[in-house]
Amino acid sequence: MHLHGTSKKNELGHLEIGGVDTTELAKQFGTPLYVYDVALIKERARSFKKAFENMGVKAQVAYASKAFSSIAMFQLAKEEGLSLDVVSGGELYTAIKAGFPAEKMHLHGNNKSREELKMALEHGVGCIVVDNFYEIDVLDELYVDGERKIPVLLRVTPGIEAHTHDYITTGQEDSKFGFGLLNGQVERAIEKVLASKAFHLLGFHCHIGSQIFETQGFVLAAERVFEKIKEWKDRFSYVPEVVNLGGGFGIRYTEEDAPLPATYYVEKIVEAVQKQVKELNMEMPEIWIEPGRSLVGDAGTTLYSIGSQKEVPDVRKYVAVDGGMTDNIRPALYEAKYEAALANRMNDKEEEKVSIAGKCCESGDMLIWDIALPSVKPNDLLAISCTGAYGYSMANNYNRIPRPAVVFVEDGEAQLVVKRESYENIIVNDIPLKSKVVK
Ligand SMILES: Cc1ncc(COP(=O)(O)O)c(C=O)c1O
Ligand SMILES: N[C@@H](CCCC[NH3+])C(=O)O
Repeated sequence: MHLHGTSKKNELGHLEIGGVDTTELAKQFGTPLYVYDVALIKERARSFKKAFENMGVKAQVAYASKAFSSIAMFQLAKEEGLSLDVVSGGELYTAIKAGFPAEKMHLHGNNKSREELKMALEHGVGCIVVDNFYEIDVLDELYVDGERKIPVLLRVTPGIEAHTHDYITTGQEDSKFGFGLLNGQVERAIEKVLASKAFHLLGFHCHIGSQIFETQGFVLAAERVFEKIKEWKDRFSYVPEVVNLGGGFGIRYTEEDAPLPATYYVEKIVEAVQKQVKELNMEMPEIWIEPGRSLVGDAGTTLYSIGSQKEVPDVRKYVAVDGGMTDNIRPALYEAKYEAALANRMNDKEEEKVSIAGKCCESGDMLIWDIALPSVKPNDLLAISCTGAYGYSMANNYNRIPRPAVVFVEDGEAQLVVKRESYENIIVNDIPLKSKVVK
């Protein structure tokens, strides 16, 4: 297993993260347990911010909180001077409760409800990333004359779809998100927004995908958007103050992944925008980005206790852990690959190939296929690395399995930031049948 951030093997042959022995964490907080390396999150956040500073460009680095949101995470994001991309009333509520400044929040979503939009306006969020015509109408209705105009970005789909290891350009913009850049929709949206007294059109947003390793997709997206900005400058006498190029920067899950440093993505994006701006003879807009995975992904490790094993002769050996698709749905959903190690026996030689199964009643509940590990025994502690993004945030209660706890570790100290769910939590919203029905 590749050791990310402060992860290392200590003198006892145990995995240590943030100066804390993971076997101690398992004893204290139980398993499964999400462990976050706070120093690594800070390092990632600072490298994105620094990259913009080095380029002398006004920017906002907005943490895409869908990757992992909790009050503690939002406090950390605030401390690091990040902005925040929230995508639902729930994320917005959590951020407000964490004391995150609303003016640094950007509300996303392809189907924001009237209530969510109202909530965002009441709190004074920094920007609403408008996704469709319906939303323009609802915001127009919600706007109260004389109040601060609603700061908006229009989300555009530039006809670029980026996938894990490659990107393809599509003539057809087949996406549920945003206004089509090439089919006249954005122009209609700009007209509507500029004609209304409700809006302050800050600029445009696009997001081309997730877990992207190349910079060409971002450059191409910037070029596509600026080709249009050139047209709009003449047609609407409008130039954007902000261009948001989204998130999607890839991380290393396994040796198959070759991520680029944050600085590299930022440089290429800024250079592409600067080139366009020069050609258009316009002022440099603020550049906003929205990294999620690349801020928290490799900072997260999940600890599991090993339980049962099953040998299928001449086929494979299944080793089951006390979690699974309930705390990490990514292997089942995307065939995502992970690395793992025995956290309590880091010095032991790899002796067998096993497959790591979850405990759900579902054959697809597998975390890792065919991984080499030392001979595995019940109660060994398995660490799966790089589970910091879209692990806890996509966790669920399938089979009524309680969600794990989350701890932050830094400088030899561990802090519980999300409690483990209890069975009581599991039934908290259940309402028993009335006695008339059950005798
Ligand atoms: C609009 C938007 N911004 C940002 C992100 C964050 O992406 P990632 O976690 O890959 O950086 C996403 C998710 O893909 C997204 O949909
Ligand atoms: N949830 C996905 C990525 C979606 C990103 C949000 N638009 C993942 O785990 O990789």
